[in-house]
Amino acid sequence: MRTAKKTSKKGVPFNLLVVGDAGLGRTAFVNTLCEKPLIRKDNTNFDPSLAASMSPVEVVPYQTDIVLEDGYRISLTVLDTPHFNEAIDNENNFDIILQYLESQYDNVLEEETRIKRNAKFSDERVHALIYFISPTGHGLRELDIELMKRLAPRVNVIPVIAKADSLTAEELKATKQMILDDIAYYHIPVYNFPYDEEEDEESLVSLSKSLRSKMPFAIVSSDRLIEIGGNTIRGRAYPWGVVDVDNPSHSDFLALRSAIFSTHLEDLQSITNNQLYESYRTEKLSASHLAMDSSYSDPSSGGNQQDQVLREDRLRAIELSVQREIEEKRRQLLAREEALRALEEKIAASTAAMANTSVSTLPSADNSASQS
Ligand SMILES: Nc1nc2c(ncn2[C@@H]2O[C@H](COP(=O)(O)OP(=O)(O)OP(=O)(O)O)[C@@H](O)[C@H]2O)c(=O)[nH]1
Repeated sequence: MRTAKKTSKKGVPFNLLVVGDAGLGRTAFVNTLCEKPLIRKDNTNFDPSLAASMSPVEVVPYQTDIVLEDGYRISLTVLDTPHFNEAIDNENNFDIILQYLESQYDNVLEEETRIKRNAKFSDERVHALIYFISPTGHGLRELDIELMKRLAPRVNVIPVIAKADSLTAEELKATKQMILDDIAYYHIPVYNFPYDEEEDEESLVSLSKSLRSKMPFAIVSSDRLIEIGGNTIRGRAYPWGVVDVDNPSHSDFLALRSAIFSTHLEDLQSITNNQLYESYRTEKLSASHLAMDSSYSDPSSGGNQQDQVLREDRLRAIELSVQREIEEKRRQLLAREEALRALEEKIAASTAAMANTSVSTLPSADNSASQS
């Protein structure tokens, strides 16, 4: 749950990746989420006959500031992924997105190993991925399973059902269940609003439970304003009625917005920095140790000399960073010991002072005898 009430003028950085097939409503969702036309369409229509020659997925950043009702400011970067699943072969698409996520981790890792830190370094690790699932009325496609399984170890994946207004209430309920069953069956570690019944505040536990019960979120997006009954709403008008984006009984949009921008923003950041990044870092460091070991034991198999030099440089940098961490911990420990010692001395001094005071104010036996 968010704890910081005040934020700097720059806002809390939050990086959000949106992935889904062309036409599933990523653009509409982002613009509805940000309440402004952050992504503008170029009106190029997808032509299936060109699929084999289509360019692969791109990761395109859009920057904006979001100010919530309580004044909380978020410096938001939305990473859109046009051309996802447009080409026939998607293997490349998975790799491009994965490489993007990992290269942000690499940048942080590199920064951590620098002797002199770069004050202007910008941490661009991605805090959440909104994955758009087609409203087909079925469970997950092979592509959905593959993508989420491959990316979930690197980013908090939040699956959503796109264009949920195209399903009836019963179809939506059944679709949600089928998707949840698939997620469980294929062991896809999606972000599930984690909570600890014993440790966490009751309000957080019940909010997390309620968000979990809505998964995968049914999304309806629209940046159109519609007048109904004297009220202006953001919605989609149909011959049979109007779907109100912000009405919780029409869509889960509002619950999702409040979770990612407010109640679970810090949790998403903390999981990214402390769990996902840390496990990437550990994997990367042990891989480079292994590479070093094998190239030492068999010099003929370890590539050319230049690679060897690079590996050695990297290992030296890693060792330096580990040493720095140990040194920092040692310094903190010493400081704590010093503070403890000072406290003990202070307590001893005041105990002694108290003892002196009580001795000097106690009437002596002689005095009391002479007074009586
Ligand atoms: N019914 C319905 N239509 C939607 C919704 N969101 C977007 N659309 C419509 O779907 C079409 C495609 O929406 P976009 O937001 O452009 O989709 P996109 O995923 O960005 O598509 P590309 O940029 O082509 O990859 C537009 O006509 C939108 O108005 C929704 O929640 N429900």
